[in-house]
Amino acid sequence: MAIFHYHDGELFAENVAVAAIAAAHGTPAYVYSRAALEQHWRAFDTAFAAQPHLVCYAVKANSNLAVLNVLARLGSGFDIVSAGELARVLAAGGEAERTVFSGVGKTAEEIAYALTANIRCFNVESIAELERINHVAGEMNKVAPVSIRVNPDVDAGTHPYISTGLKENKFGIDINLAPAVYQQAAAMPNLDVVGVDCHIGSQLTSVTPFVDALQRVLGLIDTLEQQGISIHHLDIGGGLGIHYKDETPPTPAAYAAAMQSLLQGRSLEILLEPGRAIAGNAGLLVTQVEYIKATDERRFAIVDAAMNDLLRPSLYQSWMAIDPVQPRQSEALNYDIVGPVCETGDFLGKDRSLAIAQGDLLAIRSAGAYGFTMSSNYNSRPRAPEIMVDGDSVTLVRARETIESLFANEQILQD
Ligand SMILES: Cc1ncc(COP(=O)(O)O)c(C=O)c1O
Ligand SMILES: N[C@@H](CCCC[NH3+])C(=O)O
Repeated sequence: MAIFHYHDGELFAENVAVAAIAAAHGTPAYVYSRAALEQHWRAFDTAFAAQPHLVCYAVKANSNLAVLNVLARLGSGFDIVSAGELARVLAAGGEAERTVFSGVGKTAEEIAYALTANIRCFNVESIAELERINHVAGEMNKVAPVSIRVNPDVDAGTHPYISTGLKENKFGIDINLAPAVYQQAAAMPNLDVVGVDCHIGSQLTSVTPFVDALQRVLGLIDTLEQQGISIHHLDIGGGLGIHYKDETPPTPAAYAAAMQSLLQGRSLEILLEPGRAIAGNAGLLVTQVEYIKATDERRFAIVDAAMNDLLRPSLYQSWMAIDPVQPRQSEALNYDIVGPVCETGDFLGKDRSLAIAQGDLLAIRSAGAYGFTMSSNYNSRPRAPEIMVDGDSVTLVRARETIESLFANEQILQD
C-alpha cells in the first residue's frame, strides 16, 4: 500500500485521514510519514550493503528533530552545513562521529564546535578553508579529519540553481588542481587526509552524470595513491532525484549498481549524502482554499499556504503535484494555485485542472524535502506546524509559530 493513498474517497497518510490532521492542527501544515522516511533510508542502505558504507542523510532537506531522530535510530549518519545543523543532529540523538561537515563558508567558531564534538570529517571546499581548519585544530591541539570536495566539471543536467559540479559553480576545488591541493593538505600538521568528496547537484534523473563524475574521482584517487596519499573513504554526495511529475529517476538500487560496477576491487568506504530522495516523498503540505477568484484572464484558487511556506515553485519554477484531499465529482476547471503573500511570484502551481470549491483542502505532494527548511516569515506569517504520522498515531513534531514569537526578539527605541 502506498504510504500516501486514497481510501474511501479521501487522502490518507499511512492510516490517518489527512483531513483529520487538518481539523486537529489547522492549515497550512506539513505532514510527514515515518514509514516513508524509513523505507527511503533503508533503500540506500540495502543498495550499498555489498561494501563498507555510511548513508549520511543531508540535514538541509528536512531538519526537524523528529525526522533526524527516526533516521538516527536506523543508524544513519548525517551531512551538515552549519553549526545549527550539527546542534540539531546532536539534539536528535545522532552521532558526530557519523557526521560530515560540508559547505563553502565554515566559520572558525563552527570548525571549533565540530572539532569539539568529534565530527567524522570536514568536506573542504577551498585552500583558505584548509588553512583555517589547520589553524583552529592546532589551537585546540587536535588533528582534523578532512576530505577535499572536488569539482569534476560534470553537467548534472538539472536546474542551474541546483547544479553544483560545473567549473562555474562556487563549490569544490577543480579536480585538475586537486592533486596539488592534497599535497598541501598532507603537509599541514593538524590535518589528517582521510577522503575525497564529490557532489555534483540535486534532482538528478539519470545515472550518467554520477558515473562520469565517479570515473574522474577514481582517477584522482589513483593519482593520489601514486603520490603516497592513501584515501580511506569516498563520499559520493547526494543528488538522486525523485518523482515530482513525470520524472523516472533511477532507484537507489540502480544508482548503487551503476556506481558499484566502477568500485569493484577497491577497498574504499563509500559515504553517501542523499537528502531529497529520503525526505521528499515522505511529506506533503496541506492547505485550504480561502477564496476562488476569476478574472477575464485566469481563475485563481487563493490558498492559505504561500511562497513563505513552500518556496520551490517560486524559486525554481518547480512543478509539485497538487491533489484534493477529498476529491469532488464536479467538473474540473483550470486554476492557478496562489498564496496570500504580496508577490506576483507567490504561486504553488499554475494551470492545474482541479474540481474544487472554497474551503476545500489541497495536498501539495513531494514537499518533505526543501519545504519547511526553506520556509520564512515573509509578510509576518508564522511558520506552519510539522506533523509526523506513524501508523495510526499523529504527533505534532513542531508547533505552529505564534504571532508573538515573530517579534519576541525585537525591541523599540526608548526615546
Ligand atoms: C554537499 C551536499 N550534499 C548533499 C546534498 C543533498 O542533495 P539531495 O537532496 O539532492 O540529495 C546537497 C544538496 O544538493 C549538497 O550540497
Ligand atoms: N533547495 C533545492 C535543492 C538544493 C540542494 C542543496 N544543495 C530544492 O529545493 O530543490
